[in-house]
Amino acid sequence: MTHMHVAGSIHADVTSPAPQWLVKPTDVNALDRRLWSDTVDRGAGGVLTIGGLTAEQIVEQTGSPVYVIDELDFRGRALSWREAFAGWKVYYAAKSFLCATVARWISEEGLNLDVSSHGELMVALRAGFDPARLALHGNNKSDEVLRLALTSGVGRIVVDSSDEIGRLERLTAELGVRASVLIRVTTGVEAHTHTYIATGHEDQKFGLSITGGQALVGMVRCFHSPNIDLVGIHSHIGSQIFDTHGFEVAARRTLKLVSQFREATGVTLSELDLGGGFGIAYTAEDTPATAADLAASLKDIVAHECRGFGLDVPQLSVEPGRAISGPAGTAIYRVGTVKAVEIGGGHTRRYVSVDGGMSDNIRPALYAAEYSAVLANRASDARPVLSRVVGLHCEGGDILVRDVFLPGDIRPGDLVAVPASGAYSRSMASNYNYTPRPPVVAVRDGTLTPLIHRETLDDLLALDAGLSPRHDEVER
Ligand SMILES: Cc1ncc(COP(=O)(O)O)c(C=O)c1O
Ligand SMILES: N[C@@H](CCCC[NH3+])C(=O)O
Repeated sequence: MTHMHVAGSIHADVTSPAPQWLVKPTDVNALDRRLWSDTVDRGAGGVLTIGGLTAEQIVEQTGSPVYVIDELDFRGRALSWREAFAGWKVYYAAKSFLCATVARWISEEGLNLDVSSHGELMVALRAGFDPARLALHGNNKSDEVLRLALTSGVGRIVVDSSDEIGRLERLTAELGVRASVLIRVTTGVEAHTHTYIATGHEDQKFGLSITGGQALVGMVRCFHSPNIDLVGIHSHIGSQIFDTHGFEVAARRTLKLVSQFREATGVTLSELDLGGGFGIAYTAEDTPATAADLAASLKDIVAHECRGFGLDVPQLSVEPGRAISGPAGTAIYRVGTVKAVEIGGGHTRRYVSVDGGMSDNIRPALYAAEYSAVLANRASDARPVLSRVVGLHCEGGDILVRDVFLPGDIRPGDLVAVPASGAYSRSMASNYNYTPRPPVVAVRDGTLTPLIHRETLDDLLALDAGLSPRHDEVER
């Protein structure tokens, strides 16, 4: 275990080594356009603005921390995916970030929606999203969620196991309805991403294995089931992927399966869903492709593989989540403390503590995800100092931005903004340390619209049965 010594002064020369990829900026106030949503800029006095509102104006209305969605950016990305993938079905992956307003934006921009839990399905239905344009995912769907999907007319159910096929056979018979189904398969693809977010390889919980034979068995079973319409197969190889090679292998293996199914049954399946996982830029190190480039590559890949198997190109779909919601979101935090810490070898590291942390963004702790940040409430003339932005939780790993150059004069009361925060941060938030989860707001043309309210301490205390007993609760 390493011991850290707190240096006496926050002005101590901070010399901790920067990782190789992180270049010391010549202008610490500069915004790397690739990381920020479209309307982000620096206004008078260098204040960061989003959607025509300054960071201070936003925080005055919402408090901090707050997640800010740039509505025009979000809608623009959704539309660019729909247009780039014209002829395909584009499902926005709700798990990356969902609320009723976002479901309506997605609907208005003409995309479909992928939901993967009872809660996400409820939000979509309550928001008035057309059920026929919904896909339901999940490796352990309850009878309750399957019933809701079957009775509300959800367009497709992506089946994940043979148990689920049995459950669907029972429920469709019981309810007197039919189920339109895709089978999720594992393709054996080793996606080049963090192990926890790779899902195509064999040893994980999702889908039915192609190489193990379960996929074909499940497909044939669905085919013979009286109330199940098997329309296609689904593969999702993982997340935050930059290289199309994994999709190429997945397309080849899934289309081979389609041709084997054709041999077994004489029927050609009409749909292939290649899932999501398209990477975004969290830091200057990340170089994502545009939706248009991805669409062109994936179209070529599928056409080539179809030719190889003598298949017509099926109806194709993709499920981008992060690529739409991620870059549209910015997290804003208030700085509480700044300290320089001796880290050995004559180095010190500057720790900037803010009023959020791993409870609102678990990704750095969970996947060692890298982020970036800037001082948001003013510009600074001070020199760039390598800093670590950390949260307020009781964990050494409560890091939000591991390495970033921030102005040397950053101080308590300043605001820090973290770009590319729209996906899998607020949606994966927890109440660790009894911390209420931050609100989410949309900004557009100088107007702020609440999307998700700030959770309050009262909300949390109301769940504590020792403080707020519920009269209908059964005593055990
Ligand atoms: C089945 C499925 N589709 C789509 C997605 C969306 O992934 P991303 O947000 O990385 O595009 C996920 C999450 O990884 C997923 O599990
Ligand atoms: N939640 C993950 C990705 C997995 C998404 C669900 N399949 C992330 O933040 O990158």
